[in-house]
Amino acid sequence: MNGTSATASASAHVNGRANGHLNRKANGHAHAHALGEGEGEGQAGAPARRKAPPSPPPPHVAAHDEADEQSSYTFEIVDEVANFLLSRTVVRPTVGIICGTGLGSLAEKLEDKAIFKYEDIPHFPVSSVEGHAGQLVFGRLEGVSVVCMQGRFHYYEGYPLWKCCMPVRVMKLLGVKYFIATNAAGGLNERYKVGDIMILRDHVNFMGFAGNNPLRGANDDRFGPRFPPMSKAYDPELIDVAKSVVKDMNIGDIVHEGVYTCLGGPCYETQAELRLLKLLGIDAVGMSTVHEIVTAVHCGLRCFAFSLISNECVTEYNTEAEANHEEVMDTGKMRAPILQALVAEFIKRVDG
Ligand SMILES: O=P(O)(O)O[C@@H]1C[C@H](O)[C@@H](CO)O1
Ligand SMILES: Nc1nc2[nH]cnc2c(=O)[nH]1
Repeated sequence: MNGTSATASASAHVNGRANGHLNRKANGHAHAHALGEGEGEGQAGAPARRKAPPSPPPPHVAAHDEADEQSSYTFEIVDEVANFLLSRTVVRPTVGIICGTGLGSLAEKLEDKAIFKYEDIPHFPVSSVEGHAGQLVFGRLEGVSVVCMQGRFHYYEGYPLWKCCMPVRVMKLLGVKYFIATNAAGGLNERYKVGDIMILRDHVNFMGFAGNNPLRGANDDRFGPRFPPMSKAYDPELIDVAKSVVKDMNIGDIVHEGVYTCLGGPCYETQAELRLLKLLGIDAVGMSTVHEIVTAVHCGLRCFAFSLISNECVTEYNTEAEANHEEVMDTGKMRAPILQALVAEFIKRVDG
């Protein structure tokens, strides 16, 4: 399963699909989105209605969900970000990791670290959530070159999904082959206990059901195809590697394989919502990962993900238990040593 070593130029890492015609802004191709209210010509000679320009969004928040705006993260911009990073570190990562809430300490284990605060990276969004340090850490883990996001971007922070996922494309252009997403999630499956680990076998893309997908908007074939399959989103071979590590670590009693879903957040779920999710076969619910995996699969990365079950999803009304972010972070800290060992050994077996 060895990956190939990275090369120095970001654009050398693309899928190799012949293209060059997809910079919509540059070549004047029509955008495929519908006109918004008040745009374009009015009916039957009536003057076009124009809306007053919206007030500017807060600095880190883009105007929402506009497929058109997605083109502000063109291939060239993502390439620029990757080259910015590659020119400032000698590490050529083959594994990219997103650390979930409370799981950022994994990055502290890296050797020969090069750390970039998100605010210092051109075009990068910034993290606003407690438990997400907001920096990109390059280094070596078990001799494997790795890049870790200590802090991810969530939809509930105000970012559209394509913006949340832009760092995944940066990883691709950095030369990453294997993508690992980790998250904290509420456990729906009754067999799961707080502190357990769920290897993602699959996901349900609820936000995608409604068309909210990071790939919405103009497709650039240099990243991946217009209609990517998702039937093997979680690489079966990588799942097997993880299971062999779990066996050798003798932690099979706390590790499960299951189905994750992402809801928009930031509120946790009502009991009725949780009962519905359970009925649909969801084992764990969170607020991330699904769109990152969609983006990673689209650009040809081999994906693996796990959830740390940070809280129990209580579906009864007569209970004092309520989900809260402190518990989520505390569970992460409590499980940090096992998770670090699991990831380190997994990486070694995948790309060591
Ligand atoms: O970033 P992840 O998905 O690990 O974080 C989860 C979802 C929310 O950000 C937070 C809620 O406590 O934990
Ligand atoms: N949606 C959701 N996200 C979480 N992240 C950590 N716990 C939870 C939870 O119970 N629900």
